[in-house]
Amino acid sequence: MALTAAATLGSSPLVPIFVTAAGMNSSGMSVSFGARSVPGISLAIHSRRRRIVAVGAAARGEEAAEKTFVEEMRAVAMRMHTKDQSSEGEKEQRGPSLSELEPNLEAYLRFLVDSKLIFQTLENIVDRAAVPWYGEFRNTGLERSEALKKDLKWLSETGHTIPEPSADDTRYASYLEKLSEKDQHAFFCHYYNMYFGQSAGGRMIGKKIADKILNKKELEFYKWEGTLSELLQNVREKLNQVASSWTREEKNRCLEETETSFAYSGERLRKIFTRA
Ligand code: HEM
Repeated sequence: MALTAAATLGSSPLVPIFVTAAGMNSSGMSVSFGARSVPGISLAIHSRRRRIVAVGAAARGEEAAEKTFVEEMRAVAMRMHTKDQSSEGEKEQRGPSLSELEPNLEAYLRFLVDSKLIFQTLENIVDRAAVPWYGEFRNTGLERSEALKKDLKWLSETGHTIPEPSADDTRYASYLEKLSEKDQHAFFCHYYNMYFGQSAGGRMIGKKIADKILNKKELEFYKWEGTLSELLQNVREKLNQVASSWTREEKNRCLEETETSFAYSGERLRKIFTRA
C-alpha cells in the first residue's frame, strides 16, 4: 500500500505544516501536524480552546467522576489525533495535498536516532529518580532505548550511516530533563504519551514502514519481552496510583502538557515522510 504524504510547508514557523500519510491502517491513516511558534519548535495545532475545554471538563469533574487518571490522559491524547488516525480523533485533517512522498530510510534512521535519544532520556530520569515516584517506573518492560540501540547497531552493520540526533529532539531531551526537575506533573504526561503512543500508533506506523522500506524486517523497537497488554496494564496501574494523591490542579497541569508532547512527537513522526 502506498504511503502518501502531502505537505504544506511554510517559510515562517507560524505557518502551519500538514503532512498526510495515507494507507497506514485499514481505514487509512493520516498525519496532520499544524505548527505554531512556541519555544523553539513547531507545535502541533490542537486548538488551545479545545485543550482548555478538555481540561475544563476534567476540572469540573465531568470526566474525573467516571475515569481513572490514565483514562483522562488517554481521552485528551485521543482528541489530538485526526479522525483518519483514529476513530476517536477530533482534529480535522487540514491542508491541501501538494506532493506525494514515500517514507525513506534516511529519514526513518533519523526518526530512530531521535526516538532513542528521547526514550534514553526518559529512562535515565526514572533511573535517577530525583522525584521518588519516578523510581516506580524503572524496569517496567516498556523501556525502548536498549531495543533501539540494537536496531541502530544492526542498521550500521548493514552499511547505513547513523546520523546525529536532530536539533528538535536534542531540545526536547533537554526540555524533559528540566521538566523532570521542576514540573513533575507535566513530566508525567510526556512519559505516558511516549510509551503508550509507541505501543499504539507507533507500532502500527513501524509495521507499515517495515513493509515498505525494510523488506518486512521487524525492528526490536516494536518488540517487547512478555505480553505487551500486561506490561501496559501494570504501568497504567502505577500511573493511576501515583496520580491518586494529586490535586485536580496538578492533574490539569499534566493534561495541559499533552499538547506539547504531541508537538514534539508529531514533529518527529512528520519528518519520516518529508525530506526535512
Ligand atoms: C501518525 C500519527 C499517529 C497515528 C496514526 C496514531 C494512531 C493511534 C491509534 C490508532 C490509537 C488507538 C489505539 C487503540 O486504542 O486502539 C492511538 C492511541 C494513542 N496515541 Fe496515537 N497516533 C499517532 C500519533 C501520536 C502521537 C504523536 C502521540 C503522542 C506522543 C500519540 C499518543 C497516543 C496515545 C497516548 C494513545 C493511547 C494509547 C492507549 O490506549 O493506551 N499518538 N494512536
